[in-house]
Amino acid sequence: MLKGNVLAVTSGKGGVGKSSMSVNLALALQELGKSVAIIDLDIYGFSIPKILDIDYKPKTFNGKIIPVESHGIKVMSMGFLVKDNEPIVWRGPMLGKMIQHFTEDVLWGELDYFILDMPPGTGDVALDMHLMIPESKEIIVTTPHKAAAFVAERAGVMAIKSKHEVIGVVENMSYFLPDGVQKYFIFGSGGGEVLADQLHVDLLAQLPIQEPAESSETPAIAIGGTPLHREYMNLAKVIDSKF
Ligand SMILES: Nc1ncnc2c1ncn2[C@@H]1O[C@H](COP(=O)(O)OP(=O)(O)OP(=O)(O)O)[C@@H](O)[C@H]1O
Repeated sequence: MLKGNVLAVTSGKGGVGKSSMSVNLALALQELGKSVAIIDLDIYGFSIPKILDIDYKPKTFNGKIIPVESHGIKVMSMGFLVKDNEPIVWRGPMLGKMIQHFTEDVLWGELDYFILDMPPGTGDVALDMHLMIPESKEIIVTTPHKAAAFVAERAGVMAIKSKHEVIGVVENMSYFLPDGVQKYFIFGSGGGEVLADQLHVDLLAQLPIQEPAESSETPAIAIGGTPLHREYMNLAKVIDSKF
């Protein structure tokens, strides 16, 4: 269905940075010369259009959707289909149809990477994605607190049970690095390592906390030259080597 490598950014836990990671990873892969799309499968809680500051809708051609392009990344999101910020009030079967719509009715073309920004948890979308996109590989995102890893693990177990390869764990918001030297582990430590051990995969990266660049239209995007940007570039190289 999708012509390219598919990487799902998942977690059993919400708010750990899946959407920010999907965008920053897409940009980092692009910096490596790869062509990349993001499919925002967080149907109820879409945030990719906001992170990329996209405020226009996709056009159509012969009944198919032309993906929106921002920062050189092709994007499809539920956010393009709703009016203003209206909530999505749907039951499970509708969610599966939307995954099908986003994968089959969009003119993606052939790309190096499709990044799937998954909703938190192991609900309908995760279940449908595993059934409909069997070729997808996954990274599991957690924060450093061990309690977060405990919740995040469920997404990893779901992936393994449905025979999807878990490439590894990424620990986000691992430390604060105000002067570029001294690390402050303000959200605890060890969660990523514990989770990687439990899933028998590698801990691929530990990403620092970055203060949002409030002056920017896209404050969640890592600025070039910062420790967060460097970590994303390393992560992109590691992920690229796993496909
Ligand atoms: N490394 C980081 N440093 C600082 N803030 C971060 C970092 N990563 C993510 N955030 C912030 O944390 C918040 C949650 O991030 P994000 O929306 O990406 O998480 P999510 O896992 O996709 O959430 P949800 O489960 O609701 O889909 C956002 O405000 C984001 O800007």
